[in-house]
Amino acid sequence: MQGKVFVIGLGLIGGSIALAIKKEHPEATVIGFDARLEEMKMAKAMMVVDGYVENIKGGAAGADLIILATPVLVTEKLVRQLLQMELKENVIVTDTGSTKESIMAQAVQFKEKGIVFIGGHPMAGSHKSGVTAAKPTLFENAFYLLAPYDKRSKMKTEELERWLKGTRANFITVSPEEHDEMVAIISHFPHVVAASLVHLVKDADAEYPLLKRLAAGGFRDITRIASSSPQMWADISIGNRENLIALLDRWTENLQKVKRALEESKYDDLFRFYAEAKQYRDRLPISGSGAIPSFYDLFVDIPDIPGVVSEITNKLAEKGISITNIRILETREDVYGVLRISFRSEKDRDNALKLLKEETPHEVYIQ
Ligand SMILES: NC(=O)C1=CN([C@@H]2O[C@H](COP(=O)(O)OP(=O)(O)OC[C@H]3O[C@@H](n4cnc5c(N)ncnc54)[C@H](O)[C@@H]3O)[C@@H](O)[C@H]2O)C=CC1
Ligand SMILES: O=C(O)C(=O)Cc1ccc(O)cc1
Repeated sequence: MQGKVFVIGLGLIGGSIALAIKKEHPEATVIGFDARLEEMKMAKAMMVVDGYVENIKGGAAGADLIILATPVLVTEKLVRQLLQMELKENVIVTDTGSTKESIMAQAVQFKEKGIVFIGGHPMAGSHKSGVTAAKPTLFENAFYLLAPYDKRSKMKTEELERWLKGTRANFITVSPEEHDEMVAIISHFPHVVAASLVHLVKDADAEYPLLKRLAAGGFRDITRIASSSPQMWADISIGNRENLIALLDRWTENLQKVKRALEESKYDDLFRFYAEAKQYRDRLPISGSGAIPSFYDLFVDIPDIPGVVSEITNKLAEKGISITNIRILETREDVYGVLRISFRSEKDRDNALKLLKEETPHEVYIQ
């Protein structure tokens, strides 16, 4: 598709969408703006955008597609600014915010100006921020929720999907209300819980110096999302605060039941609590298309011998098995460390497991 695309907010999400658009539509011009000059320079140097502008007005003028990829409270503010600007008649304005109701409440004013706004939320990401973490494949197979607000914006949804085709995401239309209720449950509230679990450990840190080292494995897995951007999550929490407050009440009730079962030593109640959760969790789809992408991790106990890590990565490279992340977790006294290797798919992880078991002397396992 030809035309001018203007991306505001050149971080992880704005950068990844810009890359996906450039890949699919090389004939389009992608211009960026970010509040941070370094981010714009980096985006240009990484060829995430063709160029950048010094203010929003300059980029918005003449744009065929405007994408707001800033923290949600900033997005609300920028929508108000865009409402004051002269935009092309046929422009599509969209956003990538993790909340939709409060943004759409502002954006609905575009209707009076005859401008189409389609709320958007690519349901994949990372705890990493910034353009250096951007990649065109970030949204592959993920859901991309779209919230058009009227008949005209519904009609333009197809055009927006064509612009975003390079994301290889699965587009689904939802209302802003159902959007915010659903993502509160599966994404926003888990972030509150993850951060609060980390606070529990942090508060006990001084008393138990060993705690940090023991807090590996499962604890690291379920608190991974607590390493996300504080500004992004404070914005989301305010943006979706009513749903979060309601969930906090339900969660508290839930925990009260656990507390009663513990106080009364009700083994069967506790068993049921875990069994029902396991049964539901085991039936969740395992593809990487949920809000929180699946990670296919493999663990290798590695001794303190130079070259072990490269021995392992070379073996994987020889067989063409690509890895998405690698990290040494120092968790146990009896081994130098545990190598955690992440793969894009279950198949890659299983092939790597077989290969490393057959061709290295190390203990290789899936947790
Ligand atoms: N990180 C994730 O996993 C996901 C994030 N989102 C949403 O996408 C949006 C962007 O998130 P990320 O890219 O992860 O954040 P990020 O922190 O990587 O990027 C945000 C960018 O916005 C810029 N910015 C802040 N205020 C600005 C302003 N007034 N004008 C212009 N630029 C400004 C920042 O400098 C930064 O470069 C947020 O609304 C977030 O809720 C949606 C899906 C996944
Ligand atoms: O990486 C994770 O686990 C995430 O939580 C990613 C994420 C963050 C925000 C969204 O609105 C959607 C997905």
